[in-house]
Amino acid sequence: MVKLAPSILSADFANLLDDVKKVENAGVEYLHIDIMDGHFVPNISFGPIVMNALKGKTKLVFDVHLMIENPDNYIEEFVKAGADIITVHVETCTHLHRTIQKIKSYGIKAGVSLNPATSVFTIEEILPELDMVLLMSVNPGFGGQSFIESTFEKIKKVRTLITRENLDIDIEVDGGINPSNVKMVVDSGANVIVAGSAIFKAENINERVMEFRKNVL
Ligand SMILES: O=C(CO)[C@H](O)[C@H](O)COP(=O)(O)O
Ligand SMILES: [Fe+2]
Repeated sequence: MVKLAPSILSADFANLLDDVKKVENAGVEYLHIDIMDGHFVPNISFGPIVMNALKGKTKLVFDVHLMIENPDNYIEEFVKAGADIITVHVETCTHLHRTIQKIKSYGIKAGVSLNPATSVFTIEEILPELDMVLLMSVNPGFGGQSFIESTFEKIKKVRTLITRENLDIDIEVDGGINPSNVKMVVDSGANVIVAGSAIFKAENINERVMEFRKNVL
């Protein structure tokens, strides 16, 4: 079963709850929450205050993508703000094993994300500890960028590693996904699909979500 994770980065922040309700009513599973610090990525998004505002108002799983330096310092705050899954970037963690244990100590799921230029072998040793691997299919920092084609091969590599070790780990792919390329992303081995602009910038959000579903089910 493929899960859809609309990224609120492309939502209408003046009417954020309305947009969240639209994707929830359209039947998506996750709400992808992009946290950017202006250091690890060249953009600043928002912090836990926005998550707190949504907490309790939706049943969607809060899938938090931390694009921040020193993520350990903020994990507890994002847990309190309602995070169900926290994903950190391998490029930001000197002691990745410790960071993953810290996330899991709160009883939530832990993921690791890789930039397009980061090798899948950087996570080979930590793989058995993970609930999710998030492969970036754009350079992180902005919504609305084009999908980097080499990601297809990378998804296959991660799926091979997971299968070889007989693990049960989600593969989430993030950046530039739309109804035209989603089937290839899923066929390559992904089972959680992030889409920001393709969903929230659509004229009819419900129809766009159905279009995604039609192409991957
Ligand atoms: O992490 C991200 C960017 O760093 C976003 O989740 C991603 O860009 C989604 O937006 P879009 O679907 O418009 O590419
Ligand atoms: Fe993201």
